[in-house]
Amino acid sequence: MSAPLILAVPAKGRLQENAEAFFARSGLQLVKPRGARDYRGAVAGLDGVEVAYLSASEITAQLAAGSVHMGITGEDLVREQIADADKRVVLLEPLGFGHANVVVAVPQAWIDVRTMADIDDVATGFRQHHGRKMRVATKYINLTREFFSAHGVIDYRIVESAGATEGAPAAGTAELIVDITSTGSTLHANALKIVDDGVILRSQANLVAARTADWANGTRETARVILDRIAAQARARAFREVRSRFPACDAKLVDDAKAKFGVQTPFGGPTSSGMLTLHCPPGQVYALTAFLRERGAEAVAVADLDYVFSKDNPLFAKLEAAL
Ligand SMILES: Nc1ncnc2c1ncn2[C@@H]1O[C@H](COP(=O)(O)OP(=O)(O)OP(=O)(O)O)[C@@H](O)[C@H]1O
Ligand SMILES: O=P(O)(O)OC[C@H]1O[C@H](OP(=O)(O)OP(=O)(O)O)[C@H](O)[C@@H]1O
Ligand SMILES: [Mg+2]
Repeated sequence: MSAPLILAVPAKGRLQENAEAFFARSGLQLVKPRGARDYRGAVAGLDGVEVAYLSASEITAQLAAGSVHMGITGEDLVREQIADADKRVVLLEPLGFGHANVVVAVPQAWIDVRTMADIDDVATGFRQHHGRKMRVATKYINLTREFFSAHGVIDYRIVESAGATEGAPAAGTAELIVDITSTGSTLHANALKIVDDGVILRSQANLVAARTADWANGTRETARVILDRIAAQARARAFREVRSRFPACDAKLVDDAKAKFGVQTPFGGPTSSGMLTLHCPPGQVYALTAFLRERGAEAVAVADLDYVFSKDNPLFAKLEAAL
């Protein structure tokens, strides 16, 4: 009997748009057969996949429980919500969006407080003066405990915050906070500053697989197909295709280009007539074309790549190694 592979995709919030765009770029068009408010979907042209639209934190919980096979979520949520995360899930690939840092922030008015060691001093002094513990507002309870303990800070208490955490110090419900930030504008608007060594985690959206999901009945094979497309797209995005043909193009020149520009030769070469196809990191393309022309190339064509399929499937290999 074959069971569907369940793919969890953020249905709202910061990761939603980018997640859908990411699958579309990988040639995986997500469709909602019963309309926009439907929280179950499919992938066009690919049988055996059920798309579950959930919030990022629900995706994280279901990955931990093994009730979905793969999903997109923030690393911050994985590290916060899943004890012993690496035993339960595999982070297959960072996706280059949803970048945000989990940070320790204090009021800007605390001018002498710049480091976690300073926070430790404040904590001790606070307890002596006020007869109670300094309060830290956060929803990242586990990350905060680990980080504070690693810095030897013990005189504090966590005030669990469900939202608008940055407002807690001004509201008088906590002395400092731990929260996620990307542009920093919310911290700034609330007159808070990050302490110098107070970055707990640099997070971004990841493609994550559940080690404890049921990987029998064809789901593994379906994952292989999905990951093959994602890997082909990732590889395509990392390179531009550069083509030329000129008599002076030889193996020595190709070796030089590899050393100078980090190019790859997907089809080997050059041929006996000097025909060469290179895959070049985007930032090096112009320098490479100058290099080729200096050595005799009359024309150099550069094109974007949609997919580069290769014999190996590095993402699937990573998944298999963890199952
Ligand atoms: N300011 C931000 N910039 C970039 N990514 C962010 C930002 N805030 C959150 N994220 C990422 O998106 C994830 C989900 O955050 P989002 O705000 O969408 O939902 P939430 O705050 O967890 O839940 P809710 O929708 O209930 O507020 C975060 O865990 C983090 O990985
Ligand atoms: O550094 P910035 O760019 O200012 O972003 C930081 C803010 O973004 C997130 O909140 P969000 O807007 O997602 O609202 P929420 O608190 O309801 O999740 C996060 O909780 C911060 O409050
Ligand atoms: Mg949010």
